[in-house]
Amino acid sequence: MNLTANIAGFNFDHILLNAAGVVCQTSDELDSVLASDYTGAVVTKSATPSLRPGNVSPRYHELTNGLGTINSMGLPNEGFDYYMDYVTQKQTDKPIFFSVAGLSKQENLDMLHKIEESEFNGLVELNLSCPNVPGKPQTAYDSETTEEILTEVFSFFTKPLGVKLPPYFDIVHFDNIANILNKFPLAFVNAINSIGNGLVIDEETDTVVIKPKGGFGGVGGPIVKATALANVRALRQRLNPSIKMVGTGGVTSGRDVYEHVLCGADLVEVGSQLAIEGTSVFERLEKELAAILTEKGYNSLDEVRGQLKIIE
Ligand SMILES: O=C1NC(=O)NC(C(=O)O)N1
Repeated sequence: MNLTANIAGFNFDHILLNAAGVVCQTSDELDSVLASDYTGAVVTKSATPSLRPGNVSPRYHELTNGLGTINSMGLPNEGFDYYMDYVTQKQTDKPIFFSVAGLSKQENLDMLHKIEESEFNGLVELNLSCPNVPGKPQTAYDSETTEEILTEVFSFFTKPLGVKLPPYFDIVHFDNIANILNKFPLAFVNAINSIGNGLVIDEETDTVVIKPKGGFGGVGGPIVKATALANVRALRQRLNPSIKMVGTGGVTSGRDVYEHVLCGADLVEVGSQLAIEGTSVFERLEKELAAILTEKGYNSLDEVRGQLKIIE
């Protein structure tokens, strides 16, 4: 059975990997994702130029009803050089995604110049969608800024690069962002990041469950699946076929993976469920996915990808 994918000439023997931010801040965590027999790659925690402690705690919470998570981590990471060392020294035959999230256009350009001039030979994920840095917007909600950044990036950057997008909720917004992204030789687009600035209340104490930003944080998990699938589907329908799709959001079962592929995903990332279940989640998800393909008489994900049916 063919459960593989290809982006920018990189072969992925499995389509599952972590979502940036989950089990990927330290080299041990990154190693644990790579070590799984059921991951095709790993993505680093989004790097900022310098080490960052992130927001005050409590900053992460799993909803007691199992419907998802809320976080306001605030881009805690070991700093750009730590991840540059990891990705350039790591011996692995699995592709590595190097995620970067500068707090300004210049920070992003500086990090990307360093990657361009480095020995790194993986893929880069430019995170334009972190909702949790107080005072900072989710960049990809600003069309002009997004186009400006990508224009400057592609004036010098030649390695495979994709963008991590926030969820959009309006058909015209899907049209707008796709029109912008289609102007650039992107290797992939990753949809979605968490749904920004949700609010979860503790029913015992009538208090928010996370401290930063008065309790506002990015929402993930099952509760965001419908939005995640819509964004993967809408972008797949609009983006040039040369731009591959990474589907993220709401994956807790093989069926969820299957639905992301139906909507057009080439790779599928696991965030909240990986945080909750640990790296054994990848084996469970791939086996559940394989069982669905067998049940439906498919032998390859190529027969499924993008084949979502509509009601005529
Ligand atoms: O892009 C991000 N998305 C999130 O949901 N959280 C993290 C963070 O806060 O670091 N970053």
